[in-house]
Amino acid sequence: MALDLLEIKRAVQIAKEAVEGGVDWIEAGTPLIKSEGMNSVRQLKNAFPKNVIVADMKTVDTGAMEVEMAAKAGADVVMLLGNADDSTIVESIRSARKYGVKVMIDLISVDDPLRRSKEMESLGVDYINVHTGIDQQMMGIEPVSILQNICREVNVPVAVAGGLDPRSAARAVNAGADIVIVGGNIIRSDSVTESARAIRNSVDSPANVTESERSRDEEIREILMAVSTPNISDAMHRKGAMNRIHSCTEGRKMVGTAVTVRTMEGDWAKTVEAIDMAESGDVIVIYSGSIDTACWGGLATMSCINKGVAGVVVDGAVRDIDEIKKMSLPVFAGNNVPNAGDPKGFGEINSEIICGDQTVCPGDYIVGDDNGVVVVPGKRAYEIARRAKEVEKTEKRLYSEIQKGGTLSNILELEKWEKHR
Ligand SMILES: O=C(CO)[C@H](O)[C@H](O)COP(=O)(O)O
Repeated sequence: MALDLLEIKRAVQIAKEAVEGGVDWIEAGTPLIKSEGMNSVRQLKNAFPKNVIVADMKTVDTGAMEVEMAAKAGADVVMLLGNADDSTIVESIRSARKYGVKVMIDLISVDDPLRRSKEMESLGVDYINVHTGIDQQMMGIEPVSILQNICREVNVPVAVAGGLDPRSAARAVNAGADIVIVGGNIIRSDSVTESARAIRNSVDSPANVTESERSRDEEIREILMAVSTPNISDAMHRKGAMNRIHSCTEGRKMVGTAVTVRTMEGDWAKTVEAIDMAESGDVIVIYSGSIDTACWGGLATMSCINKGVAGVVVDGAVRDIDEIKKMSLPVFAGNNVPNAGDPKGFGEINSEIICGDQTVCPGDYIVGDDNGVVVVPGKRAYEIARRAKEVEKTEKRLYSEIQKGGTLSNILELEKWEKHR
């Protein structure tokens, strides 16, 4: 298990819970080492003298010195980057032999992982780690697909890391992995022990794990449905939230791809025509130009339900809110009023619009809940969904730590990390 955290106290606690769930190797992740130094490795070894401690140094130069530091702090395995020069790898191995530790090579961002694995084996490394980094995972890159060839071609034990969950961990073992390294799916879980156990079971009995095929769009929708709009906004560096738009149908979650409408004050023709252009799973996003005259109401809402539309967002006003609340469609708007305009026919459907001060293009993912509405650009939807999931996991873990009696600032050692102290 990889402890990619900033605080050593939390790392030790999480490691304890994970060991209970069956984890046997404990990795001081690079963020932990950067935040707490070699002391993090020392404290992990003190707390877990019987477990193998991996120091994920991600070394690219001065290998002998970094191996020595990690070894003297109590590491059993020291991780170097495969992109390091051969001279660094060779010196690191010499140092590792001197101090009685093993060297693992991380293939993250290596151009030709198979060729480099063979080179590493011939230089004498102890382990190879087929790894896709956390940022790469968010772009849809995963480690298991290249694993099988490497396991077939080299004789040193092969580890695998990169966003593994119980399913992909089982796939990795079936592909020949000897060591499975898991970070986020254990350490950010609200139940670390159970998550560790689920991984342990998959690793021990990979044949029992079933797979289901999903399209990228299905995967994006599933993740966006599971996370909150604040999670998504955090994942977008606090961007994406619509201003002034609120839920008119409290408790209803909405995820879908945008069909955009721009209309004019007092005109509801294009808003209603868009329903016929929309497909199942779309969200109709409307800029209406007025918060005093409704361009949307109960009849349009019912029509949407018949078409399988996922929801409606109106930068403007809606009416018939009492009827709308009785139906199942999530509706978000800036205002509720009794009066509507007429179907005049101005405006356009499926052009780029501004809604709630956010640019919305047809096909962007629109997510709404009781916090409001966020726009997720279509081209970055998978990455943002994955990052939002990571935000959600971190928050879940923090909720469980606060529940046990902590406070947010002492758990995160907030003062230490303030930008302007
Ligand atoms: O080395 C790392 C990041 O560079 C991580 O420790 C490794 O990727 C495992 O964590 P996760 O399962 O969250 O990907």
